[in-house]
Order: sequence, then structure tokens, then C-alpha cells
Amino acid sequence: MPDRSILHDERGPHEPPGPGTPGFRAPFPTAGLPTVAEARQRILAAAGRPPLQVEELPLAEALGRVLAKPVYAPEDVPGFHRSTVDGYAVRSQDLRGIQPDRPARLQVVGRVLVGRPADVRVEAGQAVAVPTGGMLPPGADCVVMFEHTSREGPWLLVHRFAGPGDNVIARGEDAVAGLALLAPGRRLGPADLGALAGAGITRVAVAREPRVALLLTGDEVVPPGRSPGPGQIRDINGVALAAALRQDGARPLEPVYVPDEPAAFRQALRDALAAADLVLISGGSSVGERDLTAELAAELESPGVILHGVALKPGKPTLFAMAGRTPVFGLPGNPVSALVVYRLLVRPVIFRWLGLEESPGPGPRIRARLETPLRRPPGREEYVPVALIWRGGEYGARPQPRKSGLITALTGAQGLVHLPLEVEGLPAGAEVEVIPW
Ligand SMILES: Nc1nc2c(c(=O)[nH]1)N[C@H]1C(S)=C(S)[C@@H](COP(=O)(O)OP(=O)(O)OC[C@H]3O[C@@H](n4cnc5c(N)ncnc54)[C@H](O)[C@@H]3O)O[C@H]1N2
Ligand code: MOO
Repeated sequence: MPDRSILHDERGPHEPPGPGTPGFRAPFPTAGLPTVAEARQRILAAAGRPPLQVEELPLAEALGRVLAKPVYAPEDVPGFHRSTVDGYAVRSQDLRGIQPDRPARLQVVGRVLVGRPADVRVEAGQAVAVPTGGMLPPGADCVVMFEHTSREGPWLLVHRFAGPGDNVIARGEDAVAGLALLAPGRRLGPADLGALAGAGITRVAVAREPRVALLLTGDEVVPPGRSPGPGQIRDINGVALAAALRQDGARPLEPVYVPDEPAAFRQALRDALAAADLVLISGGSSVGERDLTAELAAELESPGVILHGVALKPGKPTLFAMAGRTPVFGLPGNPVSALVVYRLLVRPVIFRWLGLEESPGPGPRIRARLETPLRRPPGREEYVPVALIWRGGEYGARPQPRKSGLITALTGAQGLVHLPLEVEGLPAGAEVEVIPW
């Protein structure tokens, strides 16, 4: 068991030196920091909505991309009335009055082959055999399933009524020529791509992916493939943030490792601003002596730093600046903080830029019952990673370790429980809404 006396999160029993004493650095204040909602509003207002740049892609490359323009169907889909069952195409008025003991009696006058035109007409009292997907022959207005028919000598007996349109997909039922098939602002999923293909559309206009530079700061951080020396750690954030960006439709650039040295940091930042639409800096945003992010952000082109600090756990030392028109985020180095802040504050910018239409409401939530009590830290709202455990009828939400340096707090979590400022804590057994992670 580790000695917990040294593990205090907030100011613990060992008080730091006070103002005026050597080595004093102003502590990071909690009072007066914006809430997450305020921070998001300020960030979105500053980042704006750049003119949407569009590129055209073949369908095979468009999965997950955001549709930039409305798509109109160039033709009716399907282009003809099709049967949805194996059976007989008939005229529904011929089936009127069917009783269990009084089937309709029809004459079979031909058959339709799938993939071929229907070259036989259905007249009153007639039926034409038709396969699933086959063209509805002219004159027929519905199809009866084989299972609801029998043969009696030359006659086809139909035992169950079918009304007009039954067992048929009408011409243009999936898409009507000239009408909208898909609206812009949606991420293209498998069904969307299928619908486009079905309408004969093979290329599609999508929003260009925002290019995002990743600067990993900290003398202690080495690329994951390198062996860390004493006191060093392997980079987690470069890989995790790049994956989050890709998942959200942005394009991460090759991560750049930046030493805690102003000249190198300045140069890396300059290069990142030249190459990217948005810059993410991991680490160095707090008040440590080697935390250079704020110092260098202060040198950025106007309007510069928009906010430094959010009343949030994890993620208090978050920084946001605009270098001209390029947003720059200083994300806390702790991996859980970096990913939670990415989710709460960076993702909205990416989505806004991509032109993704936000669905109204808070988004999907999972109802669960808290397994252990939670207390919110003073002055900050908190997002607590929780594992969801199915308890037959409801989920239990089990809080994960609240140490933002432990990435496994998130690998073990399926969602986050939000403790807003209005809530001091929640007892065990409280019903909570879990934000899926
Ligand atoms: N005196 C104070 N100290 C700290 C405060 C505070 O308010 N006053 N806040 C703490 C909180 S909360 C956080 S979060 C961190 C944020 O610090 P920085 O953003 O300056 O980040 P670093 O100090 O560079 O790193 C923090 C932590 O994360 C590790 N790290 C950094 N980069 C990576 C990476 N790419 N992959 C994995 N882990 C990384 C780093 O080694 C540190 O352990 O500040 C607290 N301190
Ligand atoms: O704010 Mo820190 O991000 O709690 O770990």
C-alpha cells in the first residue's frame, strides 16, 4: 500500500512557500475560472466557422467524412416497381371477398425473371409468378406470397387478401429523381454510402479534414517506441489524441516532441502554426517552472490567449489561444485530463469546422445507479470516469480512480458522470446519467 500521506491532490499537509518567500510561484487559482460551458462558448466564438473547404472523394474513401453539399437523386430508386417476396403478381381487386373457405381463383399467364423486364401483362383474373426483387408486371398492383397460394388443376388459389402496394417497393420509394437524398452536415456511414451507390452516385463532396498539429512537451516524455531513461515516461497523449482526432474526422499531423526549452518550443510552435489548421499542445500548461505553454502563448499573434484555466476536474490548467485565425489549445499533460478536455472543448471546434449538424439535446445518455459516493472538488465541476456494470435490469456506475495521470482510469470506463457546480456530491445509489465515453 503506498503511503497516502504523500498523495494529496489539492494543497495537502505540506504547504508550499508563501508569497515573498524564495521559490514562490503563484498557485493556479480556482476562483474566477470559467465553467466548461462558458469556456466552450468563448472558444467557439473565437474559433468561428471557417469557410467550409470541400473535396470530392470516391465512395470507398468517404466513410466517416462529413457531407458538405446536399445530394439530389439523379434517378428514381428503385427505377421500377419491385416485388419484395417470391409469389404471384396480381390485381388486388381480384382478391376482394376472399374467405378461408373461398379463395380467389386466378389463371397463371407467365413468369417474371429477376433482372429482366416483365414482358407479360396481368389482366383481370390473371396472375404472373414473380421472384423477390423481380419487376412487377404491368397491370398488377400487388404480390401475394407463395405460401398464401395453392394450385388446383389449372387454377392458382389465393387464400389471403393483399391490398394495392402490398409486398411491393414502388418506383422511387427509396429516392425520387431530383429530390434530396442526403442533407449536408452528416457523417457518412455505411448506409449513407450504400444509398449513394444505389442512386448511381460514385463521388461525393465532403468537408476537408482539419489538419491538427500535436506538440508533446516535457523533457520527461519520449516517443512510445523509445526506452525511457530514469525519470522519463513514454508518450501516451500523442497516440491517444491522434486517435481521438481521427475518430472525430480530423487529420492529426506527425506528433512533434518538444523539450522544455523556450527556443525549441517557439520554433516547434511556429512550424505547427504554418502546417496546421489547429494546434494541440500537450503538457506544460500549469504553473511549474518548466511549464512554458502559457509563456509562449503570450507571444502569439493577436488576439492571443483567450482563456487559461477552467473550473474543471480533470483539466483545470487548460489554455486556449487564437494565433490569428488558428486555434491553439494547451491541454494538461495528464492523459485523462488531456482526453477529457479534448472531448469537452476541442471536439466542439472540430465538429463546428466540419459543418457537422449537432443533434438537438444533450446527446445519448445511459441511465445508471452510482455504486459508491462521489464528492465534487471545491469550485470545480468534475467528470468522473465510470465503468458500467449490468445488474440485470439496470447498470451500476462504478467510479474509476480519480487520478488524471492514470490512463487506465479511462480504459476501464465506458462513460463519464458529470458532477456540476450545483451538486456537492452524490450518494451511493443515486441515479445518474452517464455520458458514453
Ligand atoms: N502547483 C500546481 N501544480 C499542479 C497543478 C496546480 O494547479 N498547481 N495542477 C495539476 C493538474 S490538475 C494538472 S492536470 C497538471 C497539468 O500540468 P501541465 O499541463 O503543465 O502538464 P505537465 O506538468 O507537463 O504534465 C503533467 C503530467 O502529465 C505527464 N505527461 C505530460 N505529457 C505526457 C504525455 N505526452 N503522455 C503521458 N503523460 C504525459 C507529465 O509527466 C506529468 O506527470 O499539473 C498539476 N500540477
Ligand atoms: O486538472 Mo488536472 O487536469 O485535475 O489533473
